[in-house]
Amino acid sequence: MSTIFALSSGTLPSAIAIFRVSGPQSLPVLRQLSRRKVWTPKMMEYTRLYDSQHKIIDEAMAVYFPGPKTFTGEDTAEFFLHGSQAVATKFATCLSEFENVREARRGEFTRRAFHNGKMSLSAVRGLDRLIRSRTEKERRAAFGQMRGGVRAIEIRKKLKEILAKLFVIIDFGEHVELELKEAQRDVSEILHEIQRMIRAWDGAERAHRGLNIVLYGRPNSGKSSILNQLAHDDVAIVSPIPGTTRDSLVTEVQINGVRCRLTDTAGIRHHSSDIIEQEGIRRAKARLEAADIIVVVVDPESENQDFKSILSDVTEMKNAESKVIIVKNKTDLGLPYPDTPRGVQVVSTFATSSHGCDELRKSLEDIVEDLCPEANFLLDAQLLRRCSNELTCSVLCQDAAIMCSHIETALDQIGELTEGGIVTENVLDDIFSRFCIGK
Ligand SMILES: Nc1nc2c(ncn2[C@@H]2O[C@H](COP(=O)(O)OP(=O)(O)OP(=O)(O)O)[C@@H](O)[C@H]2O)c(=O)[nH]1
Repeated sequence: MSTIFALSSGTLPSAIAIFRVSGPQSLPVLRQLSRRKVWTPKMMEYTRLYDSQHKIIDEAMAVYFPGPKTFTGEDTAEFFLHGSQAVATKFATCLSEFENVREARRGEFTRRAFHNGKMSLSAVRGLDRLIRSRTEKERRAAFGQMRGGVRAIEIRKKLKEILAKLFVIIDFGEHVELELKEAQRDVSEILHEIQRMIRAWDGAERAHRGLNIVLYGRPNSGKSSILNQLAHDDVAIVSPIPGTTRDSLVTEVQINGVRCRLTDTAGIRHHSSDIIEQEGIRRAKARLEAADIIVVVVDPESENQDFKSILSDVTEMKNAESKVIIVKNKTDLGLPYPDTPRGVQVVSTFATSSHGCDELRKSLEDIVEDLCPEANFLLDAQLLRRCSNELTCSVLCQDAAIMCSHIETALDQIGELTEGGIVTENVLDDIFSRFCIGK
């Protein structure tokens, strides 16, 4: 097994450059470079580092961690050098000169941790997420995923207990019907938890990709003014000339720690003869398909008929899970609005003065929370869905033996979540290639 090394800290120059070395050569490398025989495990110590010509490379701090209680499970050494490009290049060259020591590939440290049973696949995926997290929500979701593996182990244990009880019922059951009901109740509890986890996973996926919020409405209703209020910036041009926004304009805001792409679309007129305007309208409609939240802006000057056809665009184009809010803008004019449909959330604003915009922001926060709920435990929804189907079948069936067989299949799925199951090298390549070098 070769020993690997990498610069594990960020871009240079920086205050400190951290090199991580993992593998059987870690201690010999540390001894040779420092010209020191004795290294107390886990003790960070000051040392000079020398190249093979006995010339000094740098003054540094270094530490040795003996395996298997390390991140990779192998002997590991870490070097904290001055963070200049020249120092890092020289040090990397010196490390490469050792026999059986080479530069690590992307994610290779984590890959070794996985192969040495230090991390479950779910934890690896969580770590991948954590490294790439940009918002608070993404960071928390990543930890949820790392913890998810642990929760799966607990669920597995519970299911095994139920299975054991069922075997007893099959062999020695006296009040079979009653005992079966009890087992079904226990399975239902687990099933509910799994279904909550599936929703949480879907939400975390949404949070990870970011949400699309689309402002939609007739020209001059105040879409650009509302976008500017939500973005706290003059992103879009606001003017009294209808049709000012001719193409979709996207800006990014964070709502509840979720990155949201806020899109201002061209004002919708259903009888436009202007080719550019028609194209703008076509693009605006297309935006509805990918929207997670659609904010329909209506003002008192909107005709009832126009408003109805805007709402029917939304119903026709939106996907089943997207949410809709109607914003009655220009409340300052004190004029009546077209009728709004029942059951849809309505917020009133006076967008040129920011009046009502806090309320709109609060409504958006609630929707974002609903679409991306906070989750303590996250696990891959695909396997959870299969597991949930099996458990649903087991709850519905009246025969203890058939119930057992569904629970056993569910246990297999949970096993894949906890132990990684049959994971091909291709799958691993795909996961670890997303990691940075040095992780
Ligand atoms: N009185 C009043 N005027 C508003 C309000 N919101 C926006 N306006 C004005 O309405 C006009 C149109 O506003 P925009 O925000 O450009 O409207 P839009 O829907 O983006 O317009 P298009 O680009 O044509 O689609 C501008 O003159 C704004 O100053 C409001 O709440 N009250």
